[in-house]
Amino acid sequence: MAIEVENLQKKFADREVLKGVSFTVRRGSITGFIGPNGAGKTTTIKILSGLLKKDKGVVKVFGEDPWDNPKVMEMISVIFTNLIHPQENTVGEYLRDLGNVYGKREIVDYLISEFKLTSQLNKKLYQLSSGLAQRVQLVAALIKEAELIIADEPTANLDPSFRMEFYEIVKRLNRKNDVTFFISSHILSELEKVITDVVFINDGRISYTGRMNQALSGVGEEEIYVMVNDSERALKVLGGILEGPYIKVKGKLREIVDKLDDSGIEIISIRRSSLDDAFKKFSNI
Ligand SMILES: Nc1ncnc2c1ncn2[C@@H]1O[C@H](COP(=O)(O)OP(=O)(O)OP(=O)(O)O)[C@@H](O)[C@H]1O
Repeated sequence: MAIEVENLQKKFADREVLKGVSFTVRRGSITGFIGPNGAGKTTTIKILSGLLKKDKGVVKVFGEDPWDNPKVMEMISVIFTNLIHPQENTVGEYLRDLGNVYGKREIVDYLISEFKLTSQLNKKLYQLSSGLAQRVQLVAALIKEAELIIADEPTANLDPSFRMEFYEIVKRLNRKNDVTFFISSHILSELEKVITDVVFINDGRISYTGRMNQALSGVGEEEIYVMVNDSERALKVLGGILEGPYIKVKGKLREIVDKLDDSGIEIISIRRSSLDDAFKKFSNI
């Protein structure tokens, strides 16, 4: 396992924020960490990153507690929404220094151009907009070639094209280099395209943990989104409502496909209930 957490507890003053959190993250997985605002995601991630001390419980990252064994952090990169320590270094100095430390100079130049940072190299880190700072952190994490990347809302400040780029890189690193990811994000529509596993946290407790498919199949009567060659007729056959190019309808996938087939309506694309529905279920919304 890349991460093992057992009965993790944390209080701030008298406020219990983590109330006995238990979950694991498989090596080689891309695990989404999902929950409403204030559920305890950032607190958990800070403890996993050795930045915050737990009160009680067991926390293991590659078998070691990151608070007691900071050396384990050499195998890990952590990405937060904002740079934690604004620095006087320029973007170029910072990234090239990292490249030298990790012996990865070629990758540095490739990533700088991939993330379109070439024109930003002379800016100081503290001068960066939050979107740019996030891109620099991503590149820094990728230079380190960590075995595990823990990311707290890594795409929150990125525009859609860089968000897509980020998730493409996540998929590539996961498949080719076997990098494990533990990613919290509120942009579920993007997360659901890449994650293999999911951990839902709600009010300091884990409400679901398991494979992505199982999380989606447990949402009760499914919401199906179907795009067809004749929406008007399909609406008459299926009921449901039009949402953009899709018809959204509740029911069983097999029955919906059969009904459309019987009426000679061609299916262009069909998808099942999204992570949003699972989020609502596991957050008691
Ligand atoms: N240093 C702190 N001192 C006191 N309370 C804190 C501290 N850090 C976090 N909290 C509280 O702990 C709770 C959990 O916060 P946390 O940031 O872990 O949630 P989150 O799930 O990451 O939320 P979000 O999705 O909004 O980022 C919140 O109510 C927050 O106000």
